[in-house]
Amino acid sequence: MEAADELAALEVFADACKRHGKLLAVNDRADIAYAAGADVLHLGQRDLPVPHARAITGPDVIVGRSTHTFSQVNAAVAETGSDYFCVGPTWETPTKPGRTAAGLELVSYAASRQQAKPWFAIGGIDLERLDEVIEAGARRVVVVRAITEADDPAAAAGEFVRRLRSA
Ligand SMILES: Cc1ncc(COP(=O)(O)OP(=O)(O)O)c(N)n1
Ligand SMILES: Cc1nc(C(=O)O)sc1CCOP(=O)(O)O
Repeated sequence: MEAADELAALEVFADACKRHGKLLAVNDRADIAYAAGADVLHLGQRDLPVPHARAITGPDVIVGRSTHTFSQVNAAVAETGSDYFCVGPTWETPTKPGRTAAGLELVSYAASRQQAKPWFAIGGIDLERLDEVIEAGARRVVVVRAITEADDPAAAAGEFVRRLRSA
């Protein structure tokens, strides 16, 4: 997507976030995050390095990282410029085609690090699989289809929140 199109879409999302009191997140692009006044910038392993992204966004933006291997988890835990990280895909998922599953092993590994930075399990997670992810040690998850394809997305989101909070 070209920058102008992404910024136009983000204006719509920013308005919705403001109405509902939610954070506005931008994926991959620090320049777009800055231009859109986003609250969150999410960086993949092949996006800008965190210090360069931070030089663009400034210190107040929440910066997150995707991790897919044990060594990437170690690096995300150690790096000072990021605020949270995601581990996955826990299962293969059509939302991210072609990416090999990292498995519950990576979720367990992230949990075993017992460190302070918030982290999320991602990839192929739904309400049926949630207990397995919690069992592996996750207390936060990122889901796409489990909410966007639910008959009642608000109820599905509420059920994730309820079960994660009581874990
Ligand atoms: C807030 C947020 N946004 C996006 C992702 C995942 O990003 P994506 O670019 O699809 O995956 P990577 O290429 O970064 O692995 C996320 N986890 N959180
Ligand atoms: C966007 C994304 N990133 C992943 C990663 O492993 O970094 S997995 C993923 C897709 C998550 O979608 P669903 O909940 O529909 O499986």
